[in-house]
Amino acid sequence: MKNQKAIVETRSLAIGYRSSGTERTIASHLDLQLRPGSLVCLLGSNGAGKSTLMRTLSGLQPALTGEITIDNRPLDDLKPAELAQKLSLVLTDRIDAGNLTAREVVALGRTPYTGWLGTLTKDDHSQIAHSIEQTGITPLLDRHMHQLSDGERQKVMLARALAQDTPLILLDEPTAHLDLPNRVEMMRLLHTLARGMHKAILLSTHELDLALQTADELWLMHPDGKILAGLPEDLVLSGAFEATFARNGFSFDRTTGTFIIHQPADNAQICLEGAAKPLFWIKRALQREGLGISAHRDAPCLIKVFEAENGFEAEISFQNKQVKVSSVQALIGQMHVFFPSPHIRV
Ligand SMILES: Nc1ncnc2c1ncn2[C@@H]1O[C@H](COP(=O)(O)OP(=O)(O)OP(=O)(O)O)[C@@H](O)[C@H]1O
Repeated sequence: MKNQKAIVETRSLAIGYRSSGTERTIASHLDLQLRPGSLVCLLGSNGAGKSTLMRTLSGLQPALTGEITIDNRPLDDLKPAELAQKLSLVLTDRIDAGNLTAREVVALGRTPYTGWLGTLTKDDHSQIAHSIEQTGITPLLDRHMHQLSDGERQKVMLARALAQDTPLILLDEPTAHLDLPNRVEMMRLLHTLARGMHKAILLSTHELDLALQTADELWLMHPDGKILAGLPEDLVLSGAFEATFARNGFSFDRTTGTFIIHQPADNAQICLEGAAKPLFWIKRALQREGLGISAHRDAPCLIKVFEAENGFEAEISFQNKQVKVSSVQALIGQMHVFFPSPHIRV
C-alpha cells in the first residue's frame, strides 16, 4: 500500500482547542498519510485526542496550525458538497435523527448526489440497497431511529456512510456499542471495503486486539501529543505499542499479543515446559495467582505439560515429590499446598 498515493495528507498539523485567547494543543507536528485500500486504526488512551483528530481531519473543527489535503486539495478549499463526495464520517455521539426511519437515514447518504429536490435515481436506489445488504440492517429499515438500540443505530449510520459512497471513510469508535460477534463483523466489513473497494478507512477504537489483527496500519496516539504510524507488527516488535498503553499493574506480552494483568508475584519458583497450548493457559492462571515463572529448569518446582485427549496432563515435581494433575484447578490447588502464600486463593 505504501506506493499508493495518499488521499489524506497532513503536514506539520497541530490539533487542539482555542477559546477566549487561550490555546490548548492536543497533538502537533503531525505528518500523516492515509492511502486508498488501507484500513487504519487510531489508538490511544482516553483523552489522548482521537476524536479531536477525527473532527479536524473531517473539517468539523479547525486545525491550530499546519495543513490537511484531501485528494491533493487543501481541506479548507473544499466546498461542503465537494467534501461530502470525498469523505463520510460516522460519529458515536447520540444521533439526533428526529423521527426518521432507518431507511430514510440511509437514503440521506445520497444527499451529496441528488439535486435540491432530493429525488433518488436508479443508481441511488441501488447504492442504498447495497449498503443495506452489506451492513445487514434489513430488519431495522422501517423502525424509527429513536426505537433502535445503540448498536443497531451504529450499524444504520455505517450503512448511511456506505450509501454516501466516498473514497474516504472516518469512523469514531464504530464498535463502541457492539457485542463481540458484531464487533468482529464490523471490522471484517471495514477491512473488506478497504481492500475490495479500495477505500481509505480511518477508525478510532479501544479494541486493541481487533485493531492488531485487522488494521493495515496503526496510528498510536501518545499522551505527549505525538502519533506513531506503522504496521501493527512493527509497532509491537519495537515496543511502541506497549509503551502507548503502559500502566502499573499490567503489561503487553509481545510473544502472545495479549495484555497480562500482574498480581504481585512471588519469587520465580516455577519452571514450565511442554505443550504450548495448555502451557499458555496454565501460565496465565499461575500469574493470576501471583506465582513467579522461572525460565530455569533448576527452579524449585518443575511442571511438565503434555497434551491429552481431553485437555492436558501435567507432572509437577517439587522437593522429590511428584504429582500428576489434569486440570488447571487441580494444578493451582497443588501449588497452594507447595507454596502456601497469601496470594494463592483456593
Ligand atoms: N471542546 C473542547 N475544548 C477543550 N478541550 C477539549 C474539548 N473537547 C475535548 N477536549 C480535550 O481534548 C483532549 C482530547 O479529547 P478527545 O475527545 O479528542 O480524546 P479521545 O482520545 O477521543 O478520548 P476518549 O478515548 O476518551 O474518547 C482531552 O483532554 C479533552 O478533555
